[in-house]
Amino acid sequence: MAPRTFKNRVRKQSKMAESAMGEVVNGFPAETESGTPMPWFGMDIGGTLCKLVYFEPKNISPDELDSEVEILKKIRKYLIKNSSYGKTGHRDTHLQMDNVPLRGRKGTLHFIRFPTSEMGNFLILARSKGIATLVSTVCATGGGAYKFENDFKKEVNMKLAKFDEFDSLIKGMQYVDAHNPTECYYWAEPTDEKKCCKMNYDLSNPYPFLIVNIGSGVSVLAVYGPNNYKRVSGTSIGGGTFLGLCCLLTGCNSFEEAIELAAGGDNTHVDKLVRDIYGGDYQRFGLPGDLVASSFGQMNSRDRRSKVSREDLAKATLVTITNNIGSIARMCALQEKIDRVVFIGNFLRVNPISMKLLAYAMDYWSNGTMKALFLEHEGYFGAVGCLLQFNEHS
Ligand SMILES: Nc1ncnc2c1ncn2[C@@H]1O[C@H](COP(=O)(O)OP(=O)(O)OP(=O)(O)O)[C@@H](O)[C@H]1O
Ligand SMILES: CC(C)(CO)[C@@H](O)C(=O)NCCC(=O)O
Repeated sequence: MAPRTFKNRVRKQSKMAESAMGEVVNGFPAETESGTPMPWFGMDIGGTLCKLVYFEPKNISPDELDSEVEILKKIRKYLIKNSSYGKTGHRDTHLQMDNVPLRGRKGTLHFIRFPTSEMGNFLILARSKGIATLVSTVCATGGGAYKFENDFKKEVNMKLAKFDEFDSLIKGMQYVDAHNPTECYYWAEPTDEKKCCKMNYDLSNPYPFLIVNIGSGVSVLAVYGPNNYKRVSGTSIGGGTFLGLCCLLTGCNSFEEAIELAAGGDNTHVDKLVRDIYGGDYQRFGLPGDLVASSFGQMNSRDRRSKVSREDLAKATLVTITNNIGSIARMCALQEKIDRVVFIGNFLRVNPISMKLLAYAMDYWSNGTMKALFLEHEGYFGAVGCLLQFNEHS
């Protein structure tokens, strides 16, 4: 007989919980070889941010409550009661999705993020909550699912069920869009500050479309059907580049600060425009005078450098990175003969400047033939998608 240790008791409880509730009835995934599954978590561990999606089942019956492992109960309470965790963990309460179905249950999806650089502290916190005693498995995607696999095993006795980041991204997008009628939108009149507004877009018949995922780096995927896509391109000049350069140039210390600075700046003090070169438009090739001809092109002048503000530098950095991504997106869309481009990734978080720029650039340079689309849960699709795939994997 197994010794009566705490670990064995928890194991036994979780076994009892499973057999009492049954896989089909409650939708908990089957127990894996490694022990208890952490049933409702999906984690996307990226180069900058770790995204954690938690599904809270509705109407937990008294029997289920009784048989739920004490530690899981505590974790659930901790996550739901708080909207910030330590100094750097945040729950995006405005993105919460209520009454959505998952594996035969209805419940609430919660969206949590923290910097990947805090992974060590996250593991210490998870350990302090008793996770290591569960011998559990969690669904994970993103590069960190590979990079941190051994740390999860060593620090919290947790096995990672790994899923590909782009499979997860696409599955997550399809699921979230299907369950949130206002998920997809575009920017109408993106250059007119007064008239500009978000408009709902029906993405129920999406194929083919292009995904431009702007994370630390940028990946471009062409999606032809629910299980048919390819990664057509990518660039290392992405969200990480914006934040890195902005910190270097302005001394700012966070993404939020960088965006706030950019919102108060003027990139034309930093960039060289077509009119700085031509004195007006370059009519023959349709280049308007206010188009950026050379990003940061004024900064070779000592005099100009002495006059620019941190805000101007932040704005110029944002515009440079965004326009470059827009240009790559347009070329990919042209090459793949696709006219709808969905921009996602946390670079677009609290960042209407970039969204409007992308909306305008896609429309202008394609003569109105291409459309830039955006999704409310911009950075969370990988985490949702890997949570959805758990059954298939186990
Ligand atoms: N609070 C934040 N802290 C840091 N970066 C943020 C924050 N909010 C938005 N960002 C932006 O989002 C980017 C990261 O986006 P995202 O989480 O989609 O990518 P990732 O998964 O970390 O990267 P990759 O997919 O390349 O591994 C950052 O580079 C930054 O530009
Ligand atoms: C490495 C990944 C896929 C990690 O998500 C992403 O950061 C990326 O697509 N970077 C750009 C790599 C490239 O130059 O294609």
